[in-house]
Amino acid sequence: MAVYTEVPDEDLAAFLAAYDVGEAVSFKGIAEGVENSNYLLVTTKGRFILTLYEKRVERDDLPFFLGLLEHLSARGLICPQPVKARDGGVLTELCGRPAAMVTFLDGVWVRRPTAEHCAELGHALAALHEAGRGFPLLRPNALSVDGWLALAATARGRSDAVTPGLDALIADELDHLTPAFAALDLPSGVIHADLFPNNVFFLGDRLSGLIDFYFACNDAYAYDLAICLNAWCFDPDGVYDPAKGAALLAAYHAARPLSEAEIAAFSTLARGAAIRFLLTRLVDWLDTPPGALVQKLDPLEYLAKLRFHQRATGVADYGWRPA
Ligand SMILES: Nc1ncnc2c1ncn2[C@@H]1O[C@H](COP(=O)(O)OP(=O)(O)O)[C@@H](O)[C@H]1O
Ligand SMILES: N[C@@H](CCOP(=O)(O)O)C(=O)O
Repeated sequence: MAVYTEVPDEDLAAFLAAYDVGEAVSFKGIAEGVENSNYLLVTTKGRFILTLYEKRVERDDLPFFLGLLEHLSARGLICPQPVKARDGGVLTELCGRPAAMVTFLDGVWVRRPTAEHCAELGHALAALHEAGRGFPLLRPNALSVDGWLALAATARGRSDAVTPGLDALIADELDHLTPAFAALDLPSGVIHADLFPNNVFFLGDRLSGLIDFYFACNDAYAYDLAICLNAWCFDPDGVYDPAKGAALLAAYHAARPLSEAEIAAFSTLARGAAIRFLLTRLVDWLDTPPGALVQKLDPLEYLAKLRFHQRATGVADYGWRPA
């Protein structure tokens, strides 16, 4: 459960007084997510998500995240919208943390995505990339190569306790990826950068909305697609499912055609996407205190994905042949 900061009743009342959202009817911590403290707030006027920003979210990045939600909503993407306080602001402070309220989206996330869900995702990801065009703020990806190197330094000397040889494997992979990523010159813009199944809502079989834009940044569009492939197209036992991968890639390509350079770089991007989540999970695994009220995610899931991509030679290995 990710509720790092408890909100006392009197703080909630003072917070709500600044908004025109009615009286609180219920207020409950949400037992999902790992990054921030999230509460479901039901008022006499509607349902909202109240988020207190914690560990990896920098206060200075919040105008990017919240402004992006407004930009995307205005262009027809279904995502939460920041709720304005009476003074017009969307960002405030609560219990010593930066905090904001966004609209509640209906839908549920799918625990076992099928190829059809992956196709829906491919369309939605391309739509997100198109809708992000023209967003005036910039946020470089803090979890690209320099961020990976910093995380690896934090874990160095400790990761072999998770599995023998992990320290050396990470060092070798970063030696490979650092020049490979520096050489990339791919179409870029606003990416979500964490579009895992828990951040994509469905109503029935239809995708109904996207949430959790708190890793969004400017980076290569195809890198975002590689993050999705890692998160959606491996079975729970860690085996890659080419039908899901092909459905995702084909649906994305139909909506935003991938260039030859993006296709050629795909396995490199997928390796980068794998080491990124391997490293954040590894550092969380090593540094989360015992008893913390948060579910620790398995770094070794991403080690297996990385090994799969290290063997790939082209998109055909992902089950897809562009027409
Ligand atoms: N706008 C929203 N509408 C409905 N539910 C939401 C919304 N935002 C978050 N949630 C719920 O809160 C959970 C955690 O949110 P998330 O943004 O993924 O947290 P974190 O960034 O801490 O990982 C989601 O899985 C979902 O159940
Ligand atoms: N998707 C990341 C963890 C971040 O989780 P979220 O709840 O913010 O989506 C991972 O799986 O490592």
